Amino acid sequence: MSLLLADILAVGLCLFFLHYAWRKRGRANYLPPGPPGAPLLGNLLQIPANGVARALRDLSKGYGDVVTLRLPSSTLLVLNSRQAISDLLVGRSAVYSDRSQLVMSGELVGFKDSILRQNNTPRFRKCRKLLRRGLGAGPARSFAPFLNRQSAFLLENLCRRPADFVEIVKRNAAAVSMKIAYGYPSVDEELLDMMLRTSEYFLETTTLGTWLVDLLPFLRHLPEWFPLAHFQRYAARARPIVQECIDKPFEAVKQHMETATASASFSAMLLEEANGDPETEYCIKQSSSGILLGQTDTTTAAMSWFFLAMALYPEVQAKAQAEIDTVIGNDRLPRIEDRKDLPYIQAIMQEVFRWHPIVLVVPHVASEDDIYRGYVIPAGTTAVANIWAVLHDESVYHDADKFIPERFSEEGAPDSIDIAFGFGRRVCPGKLVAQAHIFVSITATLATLNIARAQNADGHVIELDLEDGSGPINFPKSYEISLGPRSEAAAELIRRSAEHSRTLPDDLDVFSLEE
Ligand code: HEM
Repeated sequence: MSLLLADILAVGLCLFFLHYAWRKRGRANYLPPGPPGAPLLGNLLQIPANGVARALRDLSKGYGDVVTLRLPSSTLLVLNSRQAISDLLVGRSAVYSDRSQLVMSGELVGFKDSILRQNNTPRFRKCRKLLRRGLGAGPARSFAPFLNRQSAFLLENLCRRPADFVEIVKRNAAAVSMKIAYGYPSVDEELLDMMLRTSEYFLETTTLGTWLVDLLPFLRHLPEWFPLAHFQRYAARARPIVQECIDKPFEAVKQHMETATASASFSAMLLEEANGDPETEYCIKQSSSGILLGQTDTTTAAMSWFFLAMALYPEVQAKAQAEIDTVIGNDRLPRIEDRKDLPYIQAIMQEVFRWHPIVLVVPHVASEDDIYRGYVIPAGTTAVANIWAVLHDESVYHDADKFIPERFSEEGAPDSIDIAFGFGRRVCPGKLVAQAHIFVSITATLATLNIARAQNADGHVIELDLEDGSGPINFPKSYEISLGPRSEAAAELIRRSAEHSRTLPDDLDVFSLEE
C-alpha cells in the first residue's frame, strides 16, 4: 500500500515539474505584455464603456504598440500602430480574418451568416467575390448618375426641413443602399423601418462585453422565462425582424425576376448569373443585406461629423466654397466626376474620416497560431486594430483633435482612407461607393448651403459636443446647427436641379458588374 502511495507521489511530482517547465518555456514569449488583470474577470473592468479607443491607445505608453488584454471569454491583442496593423491584418490577412463569434449577435439574434459576422470560410470568400463584382471600381463608376441625381433630392430636403438634417441624410443613404442592393426606385418605408431596427439590433449586440451570454456562453441554454434571461427575451423579439430584413427584399427581387420586371441591382444582376444554384443565391442574399446594413449608418455618421466640422470651422467652409465657385461656378450642382478638380474638398473628406473615424476599432480574429515579434499569438486571439489611435498619432497628424484639411492638401500627411475602411480580406467592400456618395453629398452641400452654429432663444451660440460615440459605429451626440441656402440663386439652383432630377428615369443609367 505504502509502495503504491510512493509511486503515485513520484509520478505526481514528475508531472508537476514537467508541467511547470512547460509553462515556463511557453511563457517566455507567450503573447505580448499587457496590464495585469483581476482573477476571473481579467482586464474586463479596465475597458471603459466610453472612450474605448483612447483608453486602448493609452495602454501603449506602458506596453508598446501591441498590448495583450485578457477577458473571461477571449484574449485581445490591441494593435495601436499603422505598422502592427499592416504587418498582421494586411500582411497576414489569410490568418487574421475571422470574426469573434458572439453568441448573442450570431446565434441568438440571427446574424450568424451575415457577411459582417462570418468567419473566413469558403462561403465568406464567395460572398466577398460577389461584393467585389458588384461594388468594385467599374460598378462604383456606374452608380455616378444615380448618386448625382440623389444629391439634388438631398439638398431639396435639407432646405425644406433643416432641423431634421440627420434624418434626411439617413433617408438619403437608405435610398442609395436599397437601390444598389435591390433596385428600389426610392425609399421603401416598410423596408426602411425593418432595416433601422435590424441595424439597431446589430449595433446593440456586436459590442463585446455588453451581453453576459457572450462572456458566459453556457447561459445560452437558459429558457426565456428565467429571471436572468433578459437576453433571451430581447433575442426572441429581434430574431424575426432580422430574418425578415434579410429575406424579404431578396425574395421580392426573385419574384420580380420571374415576371421580368426587376430593376438593375446587385442582387438582380448576380441572380441572373447564379442559374438557381442555392449556395450562390444564399451568398447573394447575405451580401445584399450586408450592403443595406453596411451603408446606411456609416454614411449617416460620416455626414453628421461633416456638418459638425463645417459649423465649427467656418474658415474651412469658406475656402471649400471658394474652390467650388472657381472650378464649377454656380450654374450647376457638382458631380462625382468633378472630384479630381477639387483637391480641397477631397482633403475635407479625408479629414472627416480621420477626425472622428466612423469605425473606431476593428476586430479580426486569428484562425491559427502565429508568431509575431517573437511572441506566440494563439488561434482565437482577437486582434483589435485601433483605427482611432493610428489616425490620431500626433507624430503623423499634428493637432490631431483639430479639423485641418490642409494636412492632406498641402502637407502630404498619409491618407486616412487606407485606415478608416479596414484591412486585408475584410476591408470595407463599399469603400469606393461610400467615397463617391459622400464626396458628391458634401460638395453639393457646400456649393449651395451655409452651415453655422445654432443659437438658442437668448441668442447664445449652442455648444457642440465632440465626444466620440461608444458603439461599433461612431455617431456624434445629437446636436443643432443652422442650415440654409447660400443665396437666392443657390435656392433656385436646388429647386431647378431637383425638378430636373425628377424627370430622369428611375433606373440607374448603367449598372455594371466587374469582370
Ligand atoms: C463612411 C462610410 C464607410 C466606412 C467608414 C466603412 C468602414 C468599414 C469598416 C472599418 C469595416 C470593417 C473592415 C474590417 O473589418 O477590416 C467595414 C465593413 C463592411 N462595410 Fe463598410 N464602411 C462604409 C461604408 C460602406 C458602404 C457604403 C457599404 C456598402 C455599399 C459598406 C459595406 C460593408 C460591408 C458589407 C462590410 C463587412 C465586410 C466584412 O466583414 O468582410 N460599407 N466598413
